[in-house]
Amino acid sequence: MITVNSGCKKIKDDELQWLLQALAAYDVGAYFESTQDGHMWLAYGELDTWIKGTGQKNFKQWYQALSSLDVAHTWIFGAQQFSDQKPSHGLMQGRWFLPKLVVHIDSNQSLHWYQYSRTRQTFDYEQWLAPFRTMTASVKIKNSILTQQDEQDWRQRTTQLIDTLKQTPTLKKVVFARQRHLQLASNLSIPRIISRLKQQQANTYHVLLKSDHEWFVSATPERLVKLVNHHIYTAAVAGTIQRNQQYNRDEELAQHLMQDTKNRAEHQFVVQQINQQLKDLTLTLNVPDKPVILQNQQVQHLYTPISGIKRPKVTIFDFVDKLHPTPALGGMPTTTALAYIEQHEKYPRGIFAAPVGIANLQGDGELVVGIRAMHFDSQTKQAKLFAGAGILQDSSAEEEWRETDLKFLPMQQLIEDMLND
Ligand SMILES: C=C(O[C@@H]1C=C(C(=O)O)C=C[C@H]1O)C(=O)O
Repeated sequence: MITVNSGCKKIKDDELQWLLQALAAYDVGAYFESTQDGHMWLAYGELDTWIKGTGQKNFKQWYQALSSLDVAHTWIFGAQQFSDQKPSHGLMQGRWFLPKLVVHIDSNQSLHWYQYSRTRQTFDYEQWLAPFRTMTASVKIKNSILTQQDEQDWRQRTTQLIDTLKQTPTLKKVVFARQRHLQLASNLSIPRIISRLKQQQANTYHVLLKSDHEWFVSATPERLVKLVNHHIYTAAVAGTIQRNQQYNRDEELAQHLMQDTKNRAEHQFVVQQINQQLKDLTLTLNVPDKPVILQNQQVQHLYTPISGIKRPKVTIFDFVDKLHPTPALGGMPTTTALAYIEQHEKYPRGIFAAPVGIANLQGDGELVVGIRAMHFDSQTKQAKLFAGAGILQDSSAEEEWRETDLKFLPMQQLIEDMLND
């Protein structure tokens, strides 16, 4: 049995800041913001948790057991691992949790809170928030990046991959990733991360998952799937070029990307596969035949929004099973590309490039792809940044190195700007 207390109010001026301070105080929590529809979700504590490989039921069984309770207004938060081929640890292993408290701020700035418990408890939202209102922002400590480490041999491994693609006509595309490790002198702050993301990345999702000393942060532009009232929304995001606002060259670069055969081919793989895989789960599907440009702070992508009506009884996780990993994150064909990634990427991906987000117990929700992301360990003060690029046989290792450099920027800039806060 799960009981729910709930309430609704107008958000006060500084209330989001207090709510973020509260998030920093909890061992387990989450923040999920979709800037497109103006919704923010905050999750605190865990009433129930699913972690892979802990001898529990599999995820679907866990979700079904919760869903059978049929409690309205109940959301789970979390992420699944990119693939189960490589062992990851801690948060990077993936976890889903039913929080003790959820706060939802909608686009009208109305705040809805939902408190869950297994025993009937009374709950006073204002009383809960009070201690976090008086908390002063953490004392300023001059922070700095002590060391930065990149995978210097990545270009060489990418050249090898390009050779393999040339020699293996059946292998069409592999999304190849690398990491950058930054050692910081002192800690980051969760309220500042979210404030900065809002300032710097106006056009992306803002996601933070917290499990003890581990945080996963993402400013992803990429929706994997959103399900609401029988409608399904997904998108192909693949094909990348830089921006150049300084000299007003964004438009010219976007045109170049639109006309580039390599990028258009890479994009079309993704559209085709999504289209094919959604057939069984949908009644209607609308797939535009040409991409448009999606502009983020640092890069522009080819973007095809795809939408439709789902079949009855299909949940968001059925869509995840079909869609993940799309060729935008894995490659084509998927199994061979995944095996290549497993063998040739230096580190396991964990939840990088994997589904992360929020779902309710009726099967609706929104999951995004955890890219433009970092893992931060507040004990060791190490940040691991992730970036990958789709490699085809006519790719250039040098260009893909530069593309992945650009894809590090959202997290790199977030950190660098926070050092001066
Ligand atoms: C893998 C990443 O990005 C993916 C790869 C892209 C590409 O190769 O053009 C574009 C968007 C994402 O689907 C990343 O940002 O790390």
